[in-house]
Formats: sequence, C-alpha cells, structure tokens
Amino acid sequence: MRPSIFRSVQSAVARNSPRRSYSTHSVPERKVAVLGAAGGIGQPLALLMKLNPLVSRLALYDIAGTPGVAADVGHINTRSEVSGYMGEEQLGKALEGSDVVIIPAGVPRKPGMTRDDLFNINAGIVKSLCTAIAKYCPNALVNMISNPVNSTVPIAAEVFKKAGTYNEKRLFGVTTLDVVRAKTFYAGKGNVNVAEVNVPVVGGHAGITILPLFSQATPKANFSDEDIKALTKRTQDGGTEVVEAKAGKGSATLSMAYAGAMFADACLKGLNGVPDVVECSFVQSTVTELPFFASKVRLGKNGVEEVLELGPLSDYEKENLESLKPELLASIEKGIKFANQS
Ligand SMILES: NC(=O)c1ccc[n+]([C@@H]2O[C@H](COP(=O)([O-])OP(=O)(O)OC[C@H]3O[C@@H](n4cnc5c(N)ncnc54)[C@H](O)[C@@H]3O)[C@@H](O)[C@H]2O)c1
Ligand SMILES: O=C(O)C[C@H](O)C(=O)O
Repeated sequence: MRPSIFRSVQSAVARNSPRRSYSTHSVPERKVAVLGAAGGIGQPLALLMKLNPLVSRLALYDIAGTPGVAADVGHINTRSEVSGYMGEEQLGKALEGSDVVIIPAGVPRKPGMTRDDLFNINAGIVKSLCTAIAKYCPNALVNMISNPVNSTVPIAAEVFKKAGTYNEKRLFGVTTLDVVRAKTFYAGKGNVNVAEVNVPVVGGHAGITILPLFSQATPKANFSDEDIKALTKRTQDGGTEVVEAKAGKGSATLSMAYAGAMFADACLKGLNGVPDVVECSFVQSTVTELPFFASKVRLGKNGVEEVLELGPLSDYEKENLESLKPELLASIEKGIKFANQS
C-alpha cells in the first residue's frame, strides 16, 4: 500500500521515447477505460492514467466533453494511445478490449447531502454502464468510484449476474481515498513520515461504515483513546470536509483521482503478475456476515486473489464494526433491490 504510482509516473515522465522503450520491454498491452472521463474526477484521473507506463490504450468516455479531454491528454508524450468517446452509441467502442474499467460517472454531493442522496440518479447511470460492460468487456476488472459505493457495487454485481458474466474476483468498490486520508491524518497527528504510514480501512464507504483500523497502523505512534476517536471521526467525515469546503461546487476530485489512479495501478500490477499487491477495497466477502465488505485484498492475474481477514481489532474498533453493519447491509440490500426491480 505504498504510493508506488509516483515511481511509475516519474519513470514515465523521465522517458522521452516511450513507444520505443516499451517495444523492447515485456510490459503487456493493457487497455484502461474511464467512464465519466470529462468530470471533476475523470479529467485528472485521465491525466494520471496517461502518466502510467502500464497503460498502452486509454479510452475516455463521457456523455459530453470527451473529445476535448482526449485531445488534450493525448498530447502528453507517454506510452498510451488516447481515444475519446462521446455518447451512448460510442460506449461499446470505448469498452471493447478493456482490461480495467474505472467508473467515476455520476453526480457528486452538495453540502447537507449524504452519499445515499445520490442513489436515485447514480444507480441508473451505473446500471446502464454495467450493462454495457457485461456486453463489451465482460472480463474487465471494474473499479467503481460512483457513489453511493455501498450500493453501486451490489448494483453492478446484480447486473453482471443477470447477464451471466459475474465474477466476484473482478468487481471492486474503490475505497482507496479512505486509506489515503487515514494515512495523511495519522501521519499529521503522529508527526511521522507519511510515506511510511500504512492504515487498513475496512467496512464500506459512507460515514460510520468507514472503519479505519488505527490499532493496526504502522509505524506505531503513541495516541490516546481520544486521539484515535478524533482520527477515526475525521477519516469518516473526510468526504464531507471536502464537500463543505467546496461549498456547493462538488466533492473530492483531485485526491480521488490520485486514489483512483493508485488503485487502478495496483489492479494493473496484479494483472501483470507482480506479487504481493495488497490494497483495501469493497468486494464480495465472507470476512463478516455481510455479502460485500471492504478489507485488504490481494490482487493478482484474475483480479482478487485473496480477501484478507480483518486481523486483531481493538475494543473500540470491535464496537464500531458492530455498529456499522446494519447501515452497510441496508445500503447493500437497497442496491440489490434496485437492480432486480427496474
Ligand atoms: N469512491 C470515492 O471515494 C469517491 C470519491 C469522490 C467522488 N466520488 C463519486 O464520484 C462520482 C463523480 O464525481 P465527480 O466529482 O467527478 O462528478 P462530476 O459531476 O464532476 O463528473 C461526473 C461525470 O459523469 C458524467 N456522466 C454522467 N452520466 C454519465 C453516463 N451515463 N455515462 C458516462 N458519464 C456520465 C458527467 O457528464 C460528468 O462528466 C460521484 O458520484 C461522487 O460522489 C466517489
Ligand atoms: O464525500 C463524497 O461525497 C465523495 C467521496 O465519497 C469522498 O469520500 O470524498
């Protein structure tokens, strides 16, 4: 869970003849599609994926604005070929042959809203995009960013089940931003080097369902129970902190693009056979009694290689784990119901 994307980005930028360098190396061809690529997350995410030397083709899809984003990003002298696709009739072409599909399509929160308030609009968007994924690239790893993640991931699973393409190893809710925040806040409060910090974050991706496991954080810092409570609350409210600071202009976009690019990079490394790639993600799970749950996941050539157990929890974390379950289960069930009734 180290920010290896920086190393990837630095080495990509350092190369002036990327195509020549890659034609002589055994880096596999990998196509990545970004759905919602003209949005607040989509644009910086497109930039970061263009800087990733593991990507050979980058497909940027949105309902509007992608020709401009693709022309702009496409001028960067890194490995991947960039194509822009706009409107539903071009969605199939955007998806065909994709190894990884990243979905930041949909509306963001405004102050006073919960992520669940986005359900009515985003559930339909995710459902139609996943229907197309099942048709055009059923074997792709799907990285779901669109909120509410606690419901959109179960929606995607149901859509894929109906299409007969569901493989639980290939569907991921992107919770990396919770880990990114937990690391930043922990390092800031503990005055330790942020680059060395690791904090697993489990559960889901909304309010109290976000459960950072600071008892397992490394390197160890000497925090009081009150400090841990404050760090936990700040991590859980990180999204709201940004929504309020943006005052009606949306939610986290830049930190999310960073987190989304990190997670996609981990998926690509796993696909390419890099060993010991472990990230937290909201996946189908038996780690608790809930059908989906975020925890550490080992990534490999088929997507999820192993969903890791939670490990030892403090009493405070045990309590929080029990408290989050009803809300998380309700969000999961809401997604499943939506996918099966509409
Ligand atoms: N998982 C996370 O940690 C996390 C973090 C931040 C934001 N988000 C979520 O990501 C989503 C996007 O946020 P944003 O700030 O980029 O919003 P945005 O409004 O800036 O961008 C969304 C983009 O989606 C596009 N879009 C809408 N319908 C589409 C469709 N049917 N097909 C393809 N594209 C479509 C829009 O045209 C727009 O360009 C929101 O739901 C937000 O809550 C999740
Ligand atoms: O808070 C939001 O609505 C966006 C996102 O889920 C986040 O955590 O920043």
